Amino acid sequence: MPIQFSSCTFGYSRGRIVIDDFDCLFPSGRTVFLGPNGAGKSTLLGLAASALRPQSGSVRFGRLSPEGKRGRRAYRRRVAWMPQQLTSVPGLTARDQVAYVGWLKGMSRTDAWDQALRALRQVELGEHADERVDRLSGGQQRRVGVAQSLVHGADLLLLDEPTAGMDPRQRTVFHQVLGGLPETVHIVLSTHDTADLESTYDNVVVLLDGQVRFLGSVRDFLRYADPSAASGRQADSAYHVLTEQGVPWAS
Ligand SMILES: Nc1ncnc2c1ncn2[C@@H]1O[C@H](COP(=O)(O)OP(=O)(O)OP(=O)(O)O)[C@@H](O)[C@H]1O
Repeated sequence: MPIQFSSCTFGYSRGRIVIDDFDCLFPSGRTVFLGPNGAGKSTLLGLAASALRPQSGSVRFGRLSPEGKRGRRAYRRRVAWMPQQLTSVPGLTARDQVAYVGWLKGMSRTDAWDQALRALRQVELGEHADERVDRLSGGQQRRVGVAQSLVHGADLLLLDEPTAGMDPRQRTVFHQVLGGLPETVHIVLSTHDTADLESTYDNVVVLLDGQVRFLGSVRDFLRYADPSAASGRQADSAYHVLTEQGVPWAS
């Protein structure tokens, strides 16, 4: 069930196009989405989530298209999106907020309430379930965001820098949560953190100036690393070679 962008064009304001005639088939499985600040990763994730609408072209997830009211509702039930900027509803507890997202995604109130606690426990926030989100730390709020994307059993998780601000233990927990999801759940996760690439992801997409600079398996990505790169630094090195040295990508 890959994501397909077809001739997508998008700009936040008239006259300034960020994504121009973009064609790309994001692979199935677990994909890490890399690229420098401003490359367009959040914009593409927002388009894939149907939170943004292309000015022309289309986005599909498998057979699903977010066109029309019914199409969008069905699409959003299958697709979870964790944006970079999380908004919390003032006064809501973590459990209220996660359950609310579940309900918006079509779950019954009871299901949403039960599954909210399960999702919060997955990210080790069970003990904070009844605390107000706006009183949690920044890293804990990111984990509430992760719980929101896990609550309704989506087939596709679009996660925009989910580990930003998490402490090392919580990053490990987060990777374990991803690792524990069924293989039928597809993930596209944008990050600037290239640690754990091999153990966590199947594929890498590198974006540069709104264009795909690399798309392929983690193993093929690591082939771009400088042979002299220290062990554990290969992913950093491959990223550097692809984004800064202009080495051509043989797709
Ligand atoms: N809400 C917005 N209004 C206007 N321009 C925006 C908005 N959001 C992003 N942009 C512009 O769109 C371009 C792509 O930004 P985007 O956030 O998609 O990049 P990114 O790759 O996710 O960057 P980062 O790694 O910093 O999160 C940038 O030039 C940015 O200034």
